[in-house]
Order: sequence, then structure tokens, then C-alpha cells
Amino acid sequence: RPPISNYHVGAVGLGSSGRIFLGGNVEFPGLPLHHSVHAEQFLITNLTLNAEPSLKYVAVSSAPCGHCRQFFQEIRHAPDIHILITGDSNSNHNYNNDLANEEQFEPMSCLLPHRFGPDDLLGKDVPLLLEPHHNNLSFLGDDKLPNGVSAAFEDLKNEALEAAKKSHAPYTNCPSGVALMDCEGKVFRGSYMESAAYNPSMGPVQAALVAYVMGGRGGGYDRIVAAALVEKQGAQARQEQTARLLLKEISPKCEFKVFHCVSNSGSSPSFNNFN
Ligand SMILES: O=c1ccn([C@H]2C[C@H](O)[C@@H](CO)O2)c(=O)[nH]1
Ligand SMILES: [Zn+2]
Repeated sequence: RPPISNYHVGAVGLGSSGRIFLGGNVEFPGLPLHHSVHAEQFLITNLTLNAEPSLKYVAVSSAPCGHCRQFFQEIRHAPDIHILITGDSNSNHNYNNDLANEEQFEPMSCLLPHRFGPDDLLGKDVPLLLEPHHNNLSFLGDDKLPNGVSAAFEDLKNEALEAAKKSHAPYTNCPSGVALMDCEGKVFRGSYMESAAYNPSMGPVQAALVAYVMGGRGGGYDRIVAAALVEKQGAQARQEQTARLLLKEISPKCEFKVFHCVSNSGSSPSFNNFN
């Protein structure tokens, strides 16, 4: 969905389960470009939404940018992920049109040598992206919804908490999750995912929008009528304002609520040697 560039990028990934996943780029008119979702990042989000344990091969319609090469580094054994650049689908020349394609898969270690990644910041036992995450989070006792707030939000709030429990936030220990509800009452979850290099991190609204695009039968974002964000109170990496901005632009009538949670595990094992 690239209404700004009209440049369509497609990414396809094969996981170790044998399942195949899709990704496409998503742009949001009216917002700064850094809100965009790259096809590769969409693909990785799609893997996490489907609990795919690892990614082995990727085919992508144009060369992955530096930001995407960096985001792939969050996956264990990222240097061994093999990438096929199928050609520029937005122009007429297709330089890989023969059976030699298989030989043109390149390991990520060639596309991104001298990598900076999780190994630079985290211990070896910290779960990486695609690995199971069980952030031990719960709501503060006093976070009851006031009377008159629709029961739907009680549901959404819990869905967003489940998403936050799966969030990959080992660099800040500030996990978060979003749940969106469309006008038919269908719910779409997304978990915040951090990058060792910080900036390529994927926001929880973007992650939930990936779920929406995959499951929402092609509808516009204005079909999203309610959204809940769960994050820690006073988190060092807060999503609230960015989430509000993005949602307001893509679905002005969407009702947005933020709920705060606490981490039950004292000092989380996923926090590292920075303290
Ligand atoms: O690695 C890349 C590079 C670019 N794009 C998208 C982002 C934007 O929507 C458009 C133009 O940059 O292409 C991707 O999806 N992946
Ligand atoms: Zn990219």
C-alpha cells in the first residue's frame, strides 16, 4: 500500500516450518516518512504474528535497504538467512528471469558484512525476534475502566496486554502492544519490536496494521474504530504520542485508549549489562 511513492515492494519468506509468508510496503500520507513499513519488516512482523520460529529464505522484489538489512539482524543466525533479489518489479527489466535464480540467493552476511546486532548489546540467552517471548506483565490494580466506557475496550485492553507480552524490547525493557478493532468487531494485535540500532524498531501500531492488512480483506484504515495501547507507566521508550498521531491521521474517528502495565519479574532477565 504505497500511496506516496507508488513504488511496490514485495517480500516472501520461507520459515523453518515450511510455511511461506508475505510482506508488502505500507506508506501513510500526511505523516513523516519514518512511519512507513518496509516490505521486509512487514514480512518479519507477519512471521511473528504466526509464531514462525525462524526465517531461512527471503525473496524480495528490490534490493533490501540498509534499514531492512539491519532489522533482519534481530533474528538469530541472521547472517545465514539467504536473500534473493528478484529484480525491480517497478521497472520493465527483470534481470533474474532464468532458472539460475537459485544460485543467486546470497547470505545476509554478504549483504551486511561487519554487522552491528544483538550480540553487541545483549547476553547470549536473551530471546531474539521470532523466539518465544513471555514478558511477565500485568495491569495496575487501579486501572479499571470508568463506567460508561464500552465493554469492547475491556476486551481490547486484554488483547493489547497479550501483544505486549510478546513484544521484543530487550534494549529498553519497555515492551508494548496494540490491539485494533474494526467496524465488524474483528481484533488485530501488534507487538512492538526493537532493533539493536534503535531507529529501525517497529512500533506496535505498525505491527497491528500488518495484522490488519493481512486479515482485513483490503479495507481502508478508517474501518478501524477502536485501538488500545498497553505499555509501562513512565517507560523510557514510550509509544503513546506516536501511536496517537498515527491513528489520528489514518482513522480520525478511531477511539484510542492507553493502559499502563507493570512488569512482575523485578529485574527482567532480558535486561543486560547496561545498568
Ligand atoms: O528495503 C526497502 C526499501 C524501500 N521499501 C519501500 C519503502 C517505501 O514504501 C518505498 C520507497 O522507498 O519502498 C521497502 O519496502 N523496502
Ligand atoms: Zn528497507
